[in-house]
Amino acid sequence: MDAKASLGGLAAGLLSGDIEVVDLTAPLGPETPVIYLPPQFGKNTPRVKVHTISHYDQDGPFWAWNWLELGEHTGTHFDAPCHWITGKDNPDSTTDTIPPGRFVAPANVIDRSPEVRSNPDYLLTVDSIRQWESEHGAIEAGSWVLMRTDWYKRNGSDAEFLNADENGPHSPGPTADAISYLIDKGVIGWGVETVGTDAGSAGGMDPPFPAHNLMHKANRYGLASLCQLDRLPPKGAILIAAPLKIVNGTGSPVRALALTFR
Ligand SMILES: O=C(O)C(=O)c1ccccc1S
Ligand SMILES: [Mn+2]
Repeated sequence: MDAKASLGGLAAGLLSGDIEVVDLTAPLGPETPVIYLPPQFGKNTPRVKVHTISHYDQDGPFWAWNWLELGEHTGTHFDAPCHWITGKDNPDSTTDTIPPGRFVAPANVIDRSPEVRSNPDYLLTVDSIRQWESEHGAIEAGSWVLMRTDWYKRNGSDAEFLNADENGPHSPGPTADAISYLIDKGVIGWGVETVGTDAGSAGGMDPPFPAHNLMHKANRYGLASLCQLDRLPPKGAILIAAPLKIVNGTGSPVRALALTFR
């Protein structure tokens, strides 16, 4: 089918409702959980603050508007390659220079929610990805790989979402080898439902934080705090995730959406 016919089919499917638009985005506001790094690692990102300019009042009789204090890496957000030191010298590595064609792509959804339910420190391995491919088909170059964990159901509570104790955060993610495998497959990026693209134990991996270190070194992207991956098929959905065009931006909150079939 040529591109014009494909777009016509997409338009028809959207109008008929046969193609569903799924919101993969968490609510963004002062209650949004943000990552907490141990003080020895460095500074932390502030929480969202909303400041009223006017609300149909003496400061603006007919209009309402606010200004925000908002970290780039807050809520459902996009990680650009320059976010990590290993990616900083890549071409087109900032939110304002990444080619727009990278923001719309097929999505592979690997469901490990049963494993995560019984082990919050679950790590996705190369063998597990290969097993998934044997069931659902090969991961194509130019596609996203999203790890379904149902972790988004925790994001009404900081404590539950960050899930940290005296030993640090306990949340799922990929092994370094799994990220290397996906890079070699040519993926656009790696997306998760947890607060960051790495597992809670990633600080002790080799290299530390491999989903950041290796994926951004390879000039690929990350998506964190995604929601409702449980509404997507293993293959067949199209992900739309465009960061704000922040000049020299290292990332940005996004309204992540998926086009899928009923
Ligand atoms: O990119 C993020 O939001 C994230 O997860 C992160 C940010 C800064 C430092 C470490 C991490 S692990
Ligand atoms: Mn981030």
